[in-house]
Amino acid sequence: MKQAADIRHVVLAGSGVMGASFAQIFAAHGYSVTLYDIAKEALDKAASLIAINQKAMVDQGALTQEESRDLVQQIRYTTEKAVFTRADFVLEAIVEKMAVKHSFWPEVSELVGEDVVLATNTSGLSISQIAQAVKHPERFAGMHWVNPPHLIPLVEVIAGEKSSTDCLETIRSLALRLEQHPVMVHKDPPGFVLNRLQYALLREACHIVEEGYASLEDVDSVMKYGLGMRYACLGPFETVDFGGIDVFYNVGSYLFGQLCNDTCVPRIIQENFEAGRLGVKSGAGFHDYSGDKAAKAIAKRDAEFLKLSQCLFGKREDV
Ligand SMILES: NC(=O)c1ccc[n+]([C@@H]2O[C@H](COP(=O)([O-])OP(=O)(O)OC[C@H]3O[C@@H](n4cnc5c(N)ncnc54)[C@H](O)[C@@H]3O)[C@@H](O)[C@H]2O)c1
Ligand SMILES: O=C(O)[C@@H](O)[C@@H](O)[C@H](O)[C@@H](O)CO
Repeated sequence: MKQAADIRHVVLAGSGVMGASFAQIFAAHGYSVTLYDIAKEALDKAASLIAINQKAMVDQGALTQEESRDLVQQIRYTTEKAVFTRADFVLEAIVEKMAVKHSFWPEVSELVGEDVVLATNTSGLSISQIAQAVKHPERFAGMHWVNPPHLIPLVEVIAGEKSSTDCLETIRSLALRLEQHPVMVHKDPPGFVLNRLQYALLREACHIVEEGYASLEDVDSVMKYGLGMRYACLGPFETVDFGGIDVFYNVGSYLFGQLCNDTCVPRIIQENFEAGRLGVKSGAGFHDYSGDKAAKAIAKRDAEFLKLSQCLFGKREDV
């Protein structure tokens, strides 16, 4: 099975929000990169998203104009599946539907070399279940990044029931070569670790707004100026240690039973979804992204993430 040191040409399947970002990360670290998608227009959209991201990085001084130009020139785009025959590693970031992933993997895992490690960026679908469609499933695992991956370094390396230790080590080692922070997830429950934590919090955030306890904007502020700031430096267990386990025990004794325990998608998310308000990608979501607001919002987010990343983790020489 290929090790991280053997990987040169990476094929990224799915040129959407995540694929476009992955292309920049791998290219910035010297890999030959091909973005594959079924839709030519998706590839074109990825190229313009990459341009926005790269302009933000140059404006922030993270890259020179020349470095950015060289990086962008390393990224190729194709709708041809033959590209998989030349892959040393495949990272899939196609649409989050099990049926689509099950239709994608049989052909691709047949096209690639038998020693090529294969990874999926699924947000929370069962790795073991996706692996049922993969030839040689021992070389398949989860490699779950956080959006935007060119700025947020966490990567979950998730073991499916058949993932071999060599496969997991190749993915972990590759994440380190890409200056990411891999964490090993030993089983593949829905949502793994990051999304179980993120969605537990999102459920409560929606509940707070739906019950009228606080506005959507102020709930966002509670995270940005309170919990988010603290969690940028301390994890939940470190936080409890600093606050006092006795204090958290006493608060928990009356609060845990009061938290939202709904099992359906929160109403305010469902309403936006059904109205086609998908967020930045559609020009509107919980906030307005019409006109040039989307590009401005991405640039503002990237600038803030970059400053925070440089402050917390030191200057990143490249993305
Ligand atoms: N967006 C996020 O915040 C985020 C973060 C982490 C993980 N993920 C996961 O990454 C994956 C992609 O998410 P995204 O936000 O980039 O989605 P997206 O909708 O932006 O992009 C998906 C891309 O896949 C392409 N595609 C669909 N079916 C395909 C197929 N059969 N073959 C090749 N390409 C195909 C689409 O044309 C589209 O360009 C999902 O599994 C998602 O859960 C998303
Ligand atoms: O938040 C992220 O970037 C990831 O955890 C994603 O996996 C996200 O949570 C998904 O729900 C898609 O946005």
